[in-house]
Amino acid sequence: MDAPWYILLCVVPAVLLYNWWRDPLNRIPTVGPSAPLLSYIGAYRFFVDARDMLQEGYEKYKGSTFKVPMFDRWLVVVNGRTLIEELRRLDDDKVSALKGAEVIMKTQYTLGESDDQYHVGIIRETLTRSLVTVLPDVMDEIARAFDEYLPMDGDKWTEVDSMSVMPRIVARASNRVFVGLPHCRNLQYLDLAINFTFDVMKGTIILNLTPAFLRSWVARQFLPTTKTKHLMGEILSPLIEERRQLKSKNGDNWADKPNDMLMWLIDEAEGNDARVNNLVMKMLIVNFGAIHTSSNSVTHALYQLAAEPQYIQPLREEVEAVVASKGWTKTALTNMWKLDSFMKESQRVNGISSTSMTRLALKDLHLSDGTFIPAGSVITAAATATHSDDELYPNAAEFDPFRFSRLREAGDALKHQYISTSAEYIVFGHGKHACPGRFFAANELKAMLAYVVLKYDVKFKHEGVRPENKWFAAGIVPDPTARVLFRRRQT
Ligand code: HEM
Repeated sequence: MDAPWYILLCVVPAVLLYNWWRDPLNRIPTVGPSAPLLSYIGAYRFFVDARDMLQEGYEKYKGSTFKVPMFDRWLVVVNGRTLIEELRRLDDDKVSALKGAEVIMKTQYTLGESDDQYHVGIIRETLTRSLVTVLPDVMDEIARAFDEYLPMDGDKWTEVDSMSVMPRIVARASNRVFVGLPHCRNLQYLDLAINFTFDVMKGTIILNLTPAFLRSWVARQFLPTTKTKHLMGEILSPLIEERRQLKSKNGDNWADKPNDMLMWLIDEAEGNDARVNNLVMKMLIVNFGAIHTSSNSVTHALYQLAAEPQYIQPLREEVEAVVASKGWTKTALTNMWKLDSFMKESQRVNGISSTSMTRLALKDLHLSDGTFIPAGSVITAAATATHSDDELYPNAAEFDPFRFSRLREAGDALKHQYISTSAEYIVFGHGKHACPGRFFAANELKAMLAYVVLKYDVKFKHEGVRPENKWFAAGIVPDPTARVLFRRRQT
């Protein structure tokens, strides 16, 4: 071998080792190998076995900080009440939720996210404030969608592929308040809204394999999200134009003015955000945030119910009693404590992600456990491991559906609601950036589950066995191959 090759073979590892040794992240304990190149083995392990790695880190470094490798960076994981509260309290000039999503999911390309997150305020405030008025429509859509997508054959048990059906019901119910009738039943619109999440995921994988300098070009040429945006534009642009004309003719309020997300976005958007293309993108972004998060969550709960059908009766009794006195209203849903507890407990034991509160550090950070996190690092909180901790949840491994309603009856009525977040319950995140759609989601999903217990019996073919959840890196989904058996409720 020529001399330059020997030099290269010595210099490259030496530089890698020197940089690794100097990297401040090196001081944070690692789960898996941390040495240069070997960390790729750890990154592969994280992709296929995130559950064990995060659990190992949680147990070894309890109440402290550890890191796990991903293919392109380290993920710094905090755990324990004190550090999760510290992460929650960090101001937006120190850590960014938006930039965290950009780094992990390349959302600047896949979602075309702008810094103006005005839709977050609309979801948190306008949508939540409108729940009393919009929920009857959402419930009407849920009933129609169930009847349409789950046609029952007499009293026979029918196999249902919940992972395909639930997104359709959620998409219809949610879009009844996002865009209204008739679009919320338009099949092409629904397909685009549902599949957009898969487009984003495909785009994320493609862009994570693309060198940074080529990403913008690759995004324009190859990302499926570009085509979806175009097709969604063909459906929504005429509607946006029509509503704008009505608005300029009639002023800000006119009889029959739609009370939905699209109208709220049109009313609020300014400057660049008001361009039709950007409004279309915002509608896709809202659907992205809403559909699969909600449909996976309700499917988790449905699997729990089908595996343990003995819980159908107490839920039925509660739903029937409350609806008899309050009707199908928001107040009724608020009064269904057992149902609320069932959903919250299902999210605790299943969840849709094993991490939560992901942020990009914009400045160097010093945590109270002595950890130094350099600017540019991605920080997250261990969600599944926190939710599985026996010290926080006695018999944490057990699905105890009325765990939270008992706690509420014992005195803490607000703290243990499905929508309440805390350092011990981070299914919806925690703090300023906690999911703004959770008030809507909780009502919608409870209405769906209430409809199921009132109208159907459910079980699995292998009675009492809940199919194992599937993990994709940090993401958790209900088993897509499982089939729930439904039959019309036997009175
Ligand atoms: C059961 C269903 C849902 C779950 C489990 C869920 C979960 C989450 C989580 C974990 C976060 C990140 C919180 C953090 O970083 O601290 C989040 C953020 C967000 N969610 Fe949800 N979500 C759900 C439904 C919805 C719905 C229905 C909408 C829209 C109507 C929505 C819109 C958003 C938005 C816009 C954000 C970003 C908030 C921000 O950056 O300030 N989500 N959600």
